[in-house]
Amino acid sequence: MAKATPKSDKKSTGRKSAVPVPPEIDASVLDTLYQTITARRGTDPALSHSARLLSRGTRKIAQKFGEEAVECLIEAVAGNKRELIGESADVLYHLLVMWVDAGVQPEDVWSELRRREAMSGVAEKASRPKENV
Ligand SMILES: N=c1c2ncn([C@@H]3O[C@H](COP(=O)(O)OP(=O)(O)OP(=O)(O)O)[C@@H](O)[C@H]3O)c2ncn1[C@@H]1O[C@H](COP(=O)(O)O)[C@@H](O)[C@H]1O
Repeated sequence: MAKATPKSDKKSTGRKSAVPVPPEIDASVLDTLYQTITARRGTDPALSHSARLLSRGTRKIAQKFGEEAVECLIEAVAGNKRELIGESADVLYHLLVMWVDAGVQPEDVWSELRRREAMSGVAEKASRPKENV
């Protein structure tokens, strides 16, 4: 994933820039969003979509995730890149709501991805226990 170069004034005087430095545009946005969704749990559903969704329970949360995933794959198959970006954001948001509901921490998933870095997808599949037929 391409990482935007953060604006920094470190090399110059060390003084703070008058220009506000935007948050980095990278995957850390997922950690921030996860924390926001977690903080919304139990708050007023009229003010927070996350609070409303979390109050509706696991089945509804899973259903919404599935719907967003389908909308995402439709845009991918249609070759609509711009729409795919928007639908991808919806999928990631609803995935994070599902993690919050299930008590899954982002670090748990990041660790699993790190563990897999050492192994190719082909080798990983070959290492799975064979199903009984
Ligand atoms: N990233 C998102 C985000 N992506 C999608 N959605 C919402 O997901 C909803 C999907 O629409 P749907 O009609 O499919 O869902 P629905 O209203 O539950 O519909 P029904 O199932 O009831 O028919 C829309 O209301 C979107 O606004 C999101 N809602 C919130 N966030 C972010 O989550 C954070 C917390 O938001 P709040 O919880 O609203 O404060 C903020 O940073 C938001 O930007």
